[in-house]
Amino acid sequence: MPAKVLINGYGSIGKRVADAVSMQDDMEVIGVTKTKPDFEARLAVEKGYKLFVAIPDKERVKLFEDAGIPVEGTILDVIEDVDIVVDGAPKKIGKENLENIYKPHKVKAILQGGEKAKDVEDNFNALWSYDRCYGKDYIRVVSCNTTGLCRSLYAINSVADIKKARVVLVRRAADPNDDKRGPVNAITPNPVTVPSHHGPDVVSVVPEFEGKILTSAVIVPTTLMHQHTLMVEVDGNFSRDDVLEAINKTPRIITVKADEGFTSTAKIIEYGRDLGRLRYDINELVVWEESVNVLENEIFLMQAVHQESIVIPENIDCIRAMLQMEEDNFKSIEKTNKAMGIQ
Ligand SMILES: NC(=O)C1=CN([C@@H]2O[C@H](COP(=O)(O)OP(=O)(O)OC[C@H]3O[C@@H](n4cnc5c(N)ncnc54)[C@H](OP(=O)(O)O)[C@@H]3O)[C@@H](O)[C@H]2O)C=CC1
Ligand SMILES: O=C(OP(=O)(O)O)[C@H](O)COP(=O)(O)O
Repeated sequence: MPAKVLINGYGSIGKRVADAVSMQDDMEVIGVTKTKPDFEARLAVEKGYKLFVAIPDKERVKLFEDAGIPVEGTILDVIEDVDIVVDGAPKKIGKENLENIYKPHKVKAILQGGEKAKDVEDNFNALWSYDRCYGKDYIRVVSCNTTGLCRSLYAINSVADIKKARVVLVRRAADPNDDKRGPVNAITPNPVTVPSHHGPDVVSVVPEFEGKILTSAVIVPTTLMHQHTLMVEVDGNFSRDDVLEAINKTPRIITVKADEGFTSTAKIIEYGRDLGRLRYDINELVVWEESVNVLENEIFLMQAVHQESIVIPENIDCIRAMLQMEEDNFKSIEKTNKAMGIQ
C-alpha cells in the first residue's frame, strides 16, 4: 500500500512536494489544502488533487463554494486518514498547525525551514540525518539555504575534516510570484547580526559542527536563486581535484562552468528552462567549478541554490525515513532522484 500523504498548504513548496509525491511509486497524495479559493486552488483541482480547506470553518468552505471550486471538506475531514502530513504553510503557521492539529490527531508531520529547530524532534537532511529521523513523528526539513550548505559541507567533509567554515550568503529577496516583498533597490543585511539562522540550522542537522560554522547573510533585489561563498578550513592532505571529485560524487550537487556560459544565476535558471524542467526547477545544489580552490588548509567555493525546489527531494526522503519505508538513505535518495529526474 502506498503511503498516504496530505499536503497542508499548497503554495510554492507544497505544490512541488505534491507533484514529487505523485511521481513516486511508494506514496500517494491523499489531498492538498488551501485557505483561499484562488487560481492555485482551481488548478490543484484541475490537476486531480482532492482539495480541502486548511482552516476548519464553515464560512471559509462557503468562500470556495461561492467561487465554484469544489472542496472535499476541511482538513479535519481527512487528517485521520493519512499516514503523514507535509506542512507547507507560511513560516510560524507550521508550528501552530503542529500544536493545534497534528499532535492532537496523532499524525506524523514534516515542517519546513521557516519553523524553529526547537519545535520539532529533529532536523532533516537526507545525507546527514536520515538515520536520526527514522521512525520519528515530528521533523523539520531545514531551509533551502541550509540544505544547500549541508550538501556542500558533506562533500568537503568526505575529503577532509572540517575545522571551521565561514559562509557569506546572498539571499534572493522574494520568490518570483511573491509581489508583496522587497527590497527593490537596496542590499539589506538580514539579519544585521551574526550569525544568520543558517549556521545554527546546519548544526541542528550536524551537531558536530557546533562552534565551527559562522554564517552572515544579506538580501538582494533578485528572485531567481540564492548565492553562497564558502571558506572552509580543514585538516588533511588533499588537492583541488580531490575536492571536485567529492563534489561530483555527492548526490544532488551539479557543477557548472562560467567558461561554458554559466556566468550568473540567471544563466543557471535558463538551463533549467532549456532542460524543460517543470516550473524550471533545479533541485540540485549548483557549484561553480572555477570557484573551487584550495589555498593551504582552506577550501573556497561558490554555489547557487534554487530556493523553491532544493528542499523538495529532501521532503520525499524525509517521508520514507519517518514512515520507516527504506532503511538506507542512499537507496531512498536514488529512488527519489530517479523518479524526479534529478542528476
Ligand atoms: N519559498 C521558498 O523559497 C522556501 C520556503 N521554505 C519554507 O516553506 C514554508 C512554506 O513556504 P512557501 O511555500 O514559500 O509559502 P507560500 O506562501 O508560497 O505558501 C503557503 C501555503 O500555505 C497555505 N496556508 C496559509 N495558511 C495556512 C494554514 N493556516 N494552514 C495550512 N496552510 C496554510 C497557503 O494557502 P492560501 O494561499 O490559500 O492562503 C499557501 O498555499 C515556510 O516555512 C518557508 O520558510 C523553505 C524553503 C524554500
Ligand atoms: O528557506 C529559505 O530561505 P532561508 O534558508 O534563507 O531561510 C527560503 O528562501 C524561504 O525563506 P524566506 O521566504 O524567509 O526568504
